[in-house]
Amino acid sequence: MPQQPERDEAVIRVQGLVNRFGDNVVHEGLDLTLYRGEILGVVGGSGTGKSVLLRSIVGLKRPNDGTVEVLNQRLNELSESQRSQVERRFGVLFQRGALFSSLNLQENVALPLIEHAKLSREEAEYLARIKLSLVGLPPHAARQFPESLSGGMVKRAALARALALDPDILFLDEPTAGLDPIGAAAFDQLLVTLRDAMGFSVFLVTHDLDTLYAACDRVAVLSQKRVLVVDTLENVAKTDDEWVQDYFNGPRGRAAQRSAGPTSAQE
Ligand SMILES: Nc1ncnc2c1ncn2[C@@H]1O[C@H](COP(=O)(O)OP(=O)(O)OP(=O)(O)O)[C@@H](O)[C@H]1O
Repeated sequence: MPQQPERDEAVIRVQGLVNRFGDNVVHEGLDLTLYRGEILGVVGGSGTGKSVLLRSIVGLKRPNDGTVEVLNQRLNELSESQRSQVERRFGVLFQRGALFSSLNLQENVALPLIEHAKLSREEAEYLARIKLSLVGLPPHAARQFPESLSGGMVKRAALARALALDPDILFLDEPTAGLDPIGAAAFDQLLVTLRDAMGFSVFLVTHDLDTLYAACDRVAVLSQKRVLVVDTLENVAKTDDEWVQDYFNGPRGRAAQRSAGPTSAQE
């Protein structure tokens, strides 16, 4: 199981967040904090607003009300150039955030380095090869194109691209969706290893119970337009709520607890 990080410094602080699409109120006074160095899993039923929350934090959706403070700055109070300075410190891996199919892996990973860090192509591709090896891809993968790779290798390459600019905060939306259980478990392990080595913080939207057990320090449950509970997995699983009980203590939840071993919640 992952280590508990220090809880002294907030890297994201969401307060009183309101998001609406017409009459559809998705968030109404949502509060959530991500601390430096932690991996926070965000779960909830379908349509509870996990992706909208992620998009509000990274600046892709302007909230209707409330504040989003990232790395001590309120994003909606910044000028365009100040915002892009903050956004450079994010790494984002969307569920369908495919790589560019016309570029090989090293070109894909080099792209943010050329665009944002103003490196030459040669320097950027050199650093890209280092990032690709960091996520466990063999050297020859650098010149391969996404279509020739397995789903697990593509996810690793997308992670390498998200890590290209050495982000402070990594945002992941369903990173293990579509992977087989072995590939998903390897991805979870890789995430923890890289977090331990590089010290970034992770905001991770997932449905994958195994990921929660293997990688997350805390879990936030979205329900009724808010964060219903945010705590360690062990405490969240004890929450008196129908969805939480079905999810964590139903058959799939129990299987995930068993495969996580004796240090997991409920043991
Ligand atoms: N661009 C949009 N325009 C209108 N409604 C939207 C938009 N994006 C999201 N919504 C609505 O906001 C609500 C929350 O969507 P969101 O995708 O955040 O849910 P989720 O918790 O991530 O769901 P899932 O687990 O199914 O991916 C849904 O009712 C959705 O229809």
